[in-house]
Amino acid sequence: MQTSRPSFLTLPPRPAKPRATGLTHVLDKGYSIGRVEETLSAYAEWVDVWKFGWGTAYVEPLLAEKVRLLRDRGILACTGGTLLEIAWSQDRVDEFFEFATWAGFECVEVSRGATPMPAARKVELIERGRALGFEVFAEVGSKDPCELVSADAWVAEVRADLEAGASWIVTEGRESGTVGLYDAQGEVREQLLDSLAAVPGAERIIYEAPQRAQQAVLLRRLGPNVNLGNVALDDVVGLETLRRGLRSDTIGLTETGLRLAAGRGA
Ligand SMILES: C=C(OP(=O)(O)O)C(=O)O
Ligand SMILES: O=S([O-])[O-]
Repeated sequence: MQTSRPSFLTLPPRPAKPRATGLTHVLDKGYSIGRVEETLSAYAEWVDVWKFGWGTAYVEPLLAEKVRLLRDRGILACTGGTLLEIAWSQDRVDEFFEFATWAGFECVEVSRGATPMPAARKVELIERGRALGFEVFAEVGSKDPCELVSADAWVAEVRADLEAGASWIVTEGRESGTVGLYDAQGEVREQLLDSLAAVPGAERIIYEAPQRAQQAVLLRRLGPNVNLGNVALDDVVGLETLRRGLRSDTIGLTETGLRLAAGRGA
């Protein structure tokens, strides 16, 4: 006789998909469709958004198939912000949106961290994406490690992007976790995090956090259902255990977080 799987621990609750909180956003750096299919057949429940990093969508041979696979698994497929920035810099924005429609993307990322795009152009691109029926992920912060945007400027841009119709804000961290919300050592810019977490609409923020220590800091500070982005495919299960307090970095995590010793939990 089959019995149901025993569960015997008291752990922080995790909402089921489709979630409005506790999103896990994966950064695709060029995973083959076979690998994606195999991984998602087991772990799709823990992945909400899938970003084709920077310009990888442009060169992916099986793009439309991969996007369809993600849709079938209940995962939102999103373009990388850099791709639209390059299209904008070459005056090919219409062509970008035609490409995104052709591939079946439901979401586009709009950013200005890789090119000198003025904030007003970014707002126009957010409105444009919305008008075309895309869900817009607006990224805030620069990819340039020398450009330390002030907390006030970040907050102003978050507000403007939400007003323009962005569904989600993505805070810059890149694949490396050494820019944007982080210093060159990967440590969280604490004052910036405090300012962001206090913005009206902060529940719409997805914090790019590619390093485990960064994920742990954000979970301890903001709770198990903070939205985390730029997660590597290999880290999806590990992140789920961090969210539930099943790894030493977050043992004892409650719904409102945990203020452990300030260490990075590395
Ligand atoms: C994640 C990156 O870029 P994008 O936000 O454009 O995907 C990156 O360059 O590390
Ligand atoms: O592309 S990066 O940030 O390593």
